[in-house]
Amino acid sequence: MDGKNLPIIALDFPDGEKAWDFLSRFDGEQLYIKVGMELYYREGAELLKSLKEKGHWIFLDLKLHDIPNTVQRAMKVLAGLSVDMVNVHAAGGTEMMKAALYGLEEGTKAGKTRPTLIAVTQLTSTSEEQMQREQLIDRSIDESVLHYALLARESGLDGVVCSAYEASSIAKEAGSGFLRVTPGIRMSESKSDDQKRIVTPSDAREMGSSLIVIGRPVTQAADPVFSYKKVLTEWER
Ligand SMILES: O=C(O)c1cc(=O)[nH]c(=O)n1[C@@H]1O[C@H](COP(=O)(O)O)[C@@H](O)[C@H]1O
Repeated sequence: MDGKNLPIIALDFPDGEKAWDFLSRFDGEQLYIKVGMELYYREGAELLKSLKEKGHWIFLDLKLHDIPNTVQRAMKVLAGLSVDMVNVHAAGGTEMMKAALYGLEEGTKAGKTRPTLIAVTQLTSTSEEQMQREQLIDRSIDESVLHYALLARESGLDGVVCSAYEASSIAKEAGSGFLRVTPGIRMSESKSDDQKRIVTPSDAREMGSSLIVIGRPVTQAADPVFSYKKVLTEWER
């Protein structure tokens, strides 16, 4: 399997020591890793550099959401961190998403590949009822996610973060090359935690997700390597 199609492990740990302790169990295997706010705010760019030196692929998940100028300038900086994928919130709007892409292109050095840029639509921890009540969106969650996906597509982004429930309609409307990155992955026996729209790895594949992101069912497992291999086998099958 191409490294860029591997299940993405959300490395949600409070510090580098715990993150490296987890990774040491994988015996030099190259992984696709998501570094989120918790770990990045603690360890910064040095950690990303070390992960790259070990040959891992990196999704830097900072979910930028600010005025276009700020996002553009921040993306220009992130482009210099040698990561493979970054993200923004689609709720920031098309002007912000275009600015993000522009900043990322500006910051990508000649001869280097621009990191993939995706937009979060509705968080997988959001239910339809909560979205309607708190965001005052009087539509189904599928419609809201698809709408954000089409805005992201129009802004030139490479894909979106969505649950598997919306993946096939996005592929149909935005094209199969437009990425559908799906967190909220659970094995049938694991608890859902704070996630609302969850599926198993094989369901995600059958429902049209292009990539999956999984955290706690692997990172908190008694045997993380065994749990990861189970996810990998289900995803690849
Ligand atoms: O952008 C993300 O990665 C993300 C978007 C989303 O809608 N839902 C979501 O869970 N995530 C991230 O995916 C990971 C899921 O972790 P687990 O719920 O532990 O599997 C977390 O690091 C979240 O920050």
